[in-house]
Amino acid sequence: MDQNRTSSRLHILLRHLDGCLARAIIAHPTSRTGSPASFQPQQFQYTRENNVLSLEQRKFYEENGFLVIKNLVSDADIQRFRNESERICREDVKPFGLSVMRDVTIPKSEYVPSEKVVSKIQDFQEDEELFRYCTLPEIMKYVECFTGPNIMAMHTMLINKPPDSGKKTSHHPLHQDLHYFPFRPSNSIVCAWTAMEHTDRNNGCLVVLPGTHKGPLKPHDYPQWEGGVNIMFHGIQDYDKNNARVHLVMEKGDTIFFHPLLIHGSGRNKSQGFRKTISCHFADANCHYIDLKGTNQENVGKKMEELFCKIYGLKNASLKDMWTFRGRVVKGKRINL
Ligand SMILES: CCCCCCCCCC(=O)SCCNC(=O)CCNC(=O)[C@H](O)C(C)(C)COP(=O)(O)OP(=O)(O)OC[C@H]1O[C@@H](n2cnc3c(N)ncnc32)[C@H](O)[C@@H]1OP(=O)(O)O
Ligand SMILES: Nc1ncnc2c1ncn2[C@@H]1O[C@H](COP(=O)(O)OP(=O)(O)OP(=O)(O)O)[C@@H](O)[C@H]1O
Ligand SMILES: O=C(O)CCC(=O)C(=O)O
Ligand SMILES: [Fe+2]
Ligand SMILES: [Mg+2]
Repeated sequence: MDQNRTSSRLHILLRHLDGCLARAIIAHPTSRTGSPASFQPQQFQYTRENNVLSLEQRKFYEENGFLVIKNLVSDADIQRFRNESERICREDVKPFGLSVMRDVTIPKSEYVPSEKVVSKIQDFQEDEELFRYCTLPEIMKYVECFTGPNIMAMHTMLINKPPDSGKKTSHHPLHQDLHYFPFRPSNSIVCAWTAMEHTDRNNGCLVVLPGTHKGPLKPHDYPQWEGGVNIMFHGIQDYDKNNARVHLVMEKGDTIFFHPLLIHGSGRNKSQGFRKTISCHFADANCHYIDLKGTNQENVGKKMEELFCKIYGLKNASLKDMWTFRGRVVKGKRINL
């Protein structure tokens, strides 16, 4: 790992936590790039003009809130992510800031570092090998259609969805990722999620409710599941049961880009393998932090703040500190986030 960068990021974190840094962030309205409205008669609000998406692809995302690009990431790159994730699971390396989650059904007493007990690697922004994913030109090219040219990688995850133990805890309840994010506007945020192997209903593929990105951020809470629920796996209680549920069958390297309001989740992993996915949430660096007080995100914000303080042994870190620490610029310049 780059020692200079790590120490300078630690410095940034400490500066923030010290309260020395000015906390006022001015909310800039998102600037739309591209050609004048007369050139593009269609009204697009979820995508930007940059000659990457075809008209058909743009219309699809506007209408559905997601877009799948087949075979976008190479086998060679995926192999590298796989190798590095195995090193992390074995604790051969412990990248700064990274956390590892085990499934709620695995007691701590049975925890021995291995790929078999890790359900998720989170916040790999300081692991140069995994973070390469967020800087791949083929990923960034598409991301820019949603964020514009100043791009921040805000949240990174490598999901290692374990075979279900029989308690159904491998379900990921239906949710909107925006629930976890204290920044806006939502249309300037996008998730890239790449299948690291074939995924279908048998190993718990991604499930989406098309078009739900047009609705509001719904209240989330822990689902009432008998077998237990993983920490922070909040779900939406009152989604429209009539909304089509689409199971996305994907091959290794296929990548979905989706809107943070799109309702999605994943089913049980009924296979014997660990279903692997690498993902990142990107945002326009012009996005601004919002105050969660009085919103339906107030509780989750507090919980995340507490978790962050616990993990780093801090007393007064704010949610903004946490996201400032996580975020890393991948293109253009760092602005508000
Ligand atoms: C966050 C932004 C997300 C935005 C995008 C959408 C995300 C979608 C939903 C998510 O995945 S949210 C992210 C979930 N990740 C986290 O919340 C933070 C990363 N996780 C961690 O850092 C660790 O897994 C954690 C701090 C939760 C526990 O690590 P430890 O090494 O401290 O585990 P340990 O075995 O010592 O257990 C400490 C406590 O955590 C509990 N625990 C551990 N793993 C758990 C689990 N999987 N589910 C529920 N509880 C769990 C464990 O039972 C125990 O409870 P008690 O303190 O009451 O004894
Ligand atoms: N009855 C339900 N109530 C709420 N959410 C559900 C329900 N059934 C499934 N889901 C959610 O829908 C998504 C996809 O699950 P789905 O049931 O379609 O997958 P599955 O592969 O059929 O799994 P299983 O066979 O375990 O039901 C997940 O996010 C899951 O949590
Ligand atoms: O890959 C999955 O199972 C979905 C994970 C997900 O939606 C999330 O972590 O936010
Ligand atoms: Fe999600
Ligand atoms: Mg089902």
